Amino acid sequence: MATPALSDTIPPASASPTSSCADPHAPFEVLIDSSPASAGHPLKYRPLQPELFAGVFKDEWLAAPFAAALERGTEASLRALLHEEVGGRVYSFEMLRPDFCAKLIAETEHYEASKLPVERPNTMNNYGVILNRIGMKPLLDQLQRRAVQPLAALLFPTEGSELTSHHTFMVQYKKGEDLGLDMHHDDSDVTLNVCLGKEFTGATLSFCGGFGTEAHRKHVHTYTHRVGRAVVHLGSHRHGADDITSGERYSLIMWSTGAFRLTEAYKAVHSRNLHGADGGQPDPICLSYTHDPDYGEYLPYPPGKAVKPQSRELHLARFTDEQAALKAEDLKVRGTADFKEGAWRAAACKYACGVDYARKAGRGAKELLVPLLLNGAQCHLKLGEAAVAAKLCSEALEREPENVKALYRRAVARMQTSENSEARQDLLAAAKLDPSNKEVRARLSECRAAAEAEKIKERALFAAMLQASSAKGTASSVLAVPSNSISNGELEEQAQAAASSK
Ligand SMILES: O=C(O)CCC(=O)C(=O)O
Ligand SMILES: [Fe+2]
Repeated sequence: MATPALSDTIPPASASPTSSCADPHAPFEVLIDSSPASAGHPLKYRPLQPELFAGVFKDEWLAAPFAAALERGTEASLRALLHEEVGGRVYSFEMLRPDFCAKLIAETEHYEASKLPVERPNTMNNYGVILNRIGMKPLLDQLQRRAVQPLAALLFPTEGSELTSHHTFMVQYKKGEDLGLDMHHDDSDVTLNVCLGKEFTGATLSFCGGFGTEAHRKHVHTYTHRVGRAVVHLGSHRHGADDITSGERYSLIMWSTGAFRLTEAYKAVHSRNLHGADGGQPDPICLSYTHDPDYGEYLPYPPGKAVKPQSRELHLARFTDEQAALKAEDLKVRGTADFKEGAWRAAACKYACGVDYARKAGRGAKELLVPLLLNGAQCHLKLGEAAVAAKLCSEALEREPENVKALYRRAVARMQTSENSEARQDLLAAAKLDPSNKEVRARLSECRAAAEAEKIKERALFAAMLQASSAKGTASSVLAVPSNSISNGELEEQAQAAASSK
């Protein structure tokens, strides 16, 4: 079969050389499609390599066998170059010459150095640049038309027969910057990913299942990037960039879209929230902290990441009360296994997820809710997060005001934040409910000792304040304030004010 006819509907370039009809000796500049970065004002960029902006993708930039196969234009010649990474779904082949890869990297580095506005590829990348926006769209249109379209039509006839546009960008990973990219699927029908360099270790690309399929969180393959080599896959195929361990990796990514987007098949899958809707046991590598509402049920969230409450709600709504009760029970067991291994963060996440399910289950998981809250509190105490621990205990106490464990743990949390009088109240209440509880009694003496130490500190501060004030002759006015009406903080402030006004 000959390679299919190419679409003519690729939109025209958004950036164009400004020198084409002007002074031939003027420096070559391209207009940057800079919206919204420059509020619609056109910006000019003086490229390092003008040939990358002339809208002609030269054959000499392609790996020779690939250029020859495109020239022949037969299915057999293209297929002969492809390596099937995942049967019928992910393919790789030698695509670009390494010197051209280096050219592309050098141009984007030059662009970054120009200090013109840089638009990052998507919400998940903090580095890299959208190549379409810096004047390379004409070149990339040609690359799509000449190289990507024939492959897409051959490999993915349903999704890739008629590509009409693309979002093309460079991604960049390095220690101290983005290390990798969380599991996701692309906003594309067909994705091309070519490794450009430089030298690196790690930074593999892991593939799981297709979005909307039962197996979307089952690992199928981990691909190792090589400079000049491309990998092609459906945008809906879940994948993620594994962390780089040394060096720097750059890849050119082209997200192609086209007629498939308008089909009912596309809309049926992509209009629904299907993240995490697989029912089975996911492979940890396939979990996404950005997208999966049940991530915390399996792994601890990376620092600063958390589930969006709305997507968690949608996720919980999928379960009947009976199913939710079973989930709560299972998470309690798994959280306890983590706890026993000292994995406090993982355990805290599991207990918190268990609380969600127990709430959803209502009466069916009534006896689980308070233990889950208190186990979570214990994890946060271990993590030194006393305020969170106290909040969880308070929630437990709303349900069971006479729960000795809840009073005790809240007291421990409050002592950690120096709220000794509140802690004492909790401990006294606990001691009244369980007079023989040794832990409660021990903490009560600790609490008393802490209160005593506070008093001593308070007296010392007050004495210092008196000394400072009498030196200034204002002792009488300060003395008029009864000491028991001043909090420790206020005393400290007054002492400092008196000392600094010396
Ligand atoms: O870094 C890679 O190889 C993959 C990047 C990717 O999947 C993306 O940008 O959508
Ligand atoms: Fe991707």
